[in-house]
Amino acid sequence: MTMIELKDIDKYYGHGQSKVYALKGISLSIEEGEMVSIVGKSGSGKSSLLNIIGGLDTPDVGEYSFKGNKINGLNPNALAEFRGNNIGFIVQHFALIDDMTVFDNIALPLRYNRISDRKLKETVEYLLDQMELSDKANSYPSQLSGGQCQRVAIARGLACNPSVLLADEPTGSLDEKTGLHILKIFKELNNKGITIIIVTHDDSIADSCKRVIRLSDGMIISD
Ligand SMILES: Nc1ncnc2c1ncn2[C@@H]1O[C@H](COP(=O)(O)OP(=O)(O)OP(=O)(O)O)[C@@H](O)[C@H]1O
Repeated sequence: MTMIELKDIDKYYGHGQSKVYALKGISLSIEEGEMVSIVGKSGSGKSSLLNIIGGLDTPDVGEYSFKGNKINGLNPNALAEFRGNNIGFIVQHFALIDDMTVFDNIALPLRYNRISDRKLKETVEYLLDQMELSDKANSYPSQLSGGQCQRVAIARGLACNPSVLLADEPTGSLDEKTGLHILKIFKELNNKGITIIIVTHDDSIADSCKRVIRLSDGMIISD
């Protein structure tokens, strides 16, 4: 089933003489269960593309459909609902909240959804176990290694049971060995059926994705 379909997407910043195209004429479709990497030089449009797919930003031109439903044109509330129901984000440098415990960082998206305390505890404990972090539940991010922080960020991205996981440079701040461990986690999640899209500079990540989309100057140069 086609999950993500982009047709002739443009995204630009500024107006008139200072208009900068981040994306130009992007068309692509991603099927349910794919693991895809997006690569390209700095400034080629990778984050802009990921933000549109995740509903954090909207295209200026073109159409975006998710599982056959049109996403461009949704109002901010509907867009937030789309994200909450479908998308898990793992952003650069983890973006954990320093004065919250590991447990509370992972629970954050669940608290927004106002689920019961019992279900919340059950879900967070399951994710802690899955990411081998059960003994760190009450630790703070400053007490963890980079790889552990990234596993907390992945657990938080998975908290609302998304069908798509979007990761922006997930191994960018990790050493090689830790990066490979994170890659292994992504592969396992993908084997369980989650669609994964990873923006990366890391060749070992790109090489292990069946599909690599390469951007240059806001355009797809190979797919
Ligand atoms: N908020 C913004 N305002 C103005 N220009 C922007 C903005 N965000 C991105 N751009 C421009 O759009 C282009 C694409 O940026 P984008 O962040 O998508 O690239 P990227 O491939 O993710 O880069 P990097 O690898 O450095 O993160 C760049 O020329 C950038 O300067």
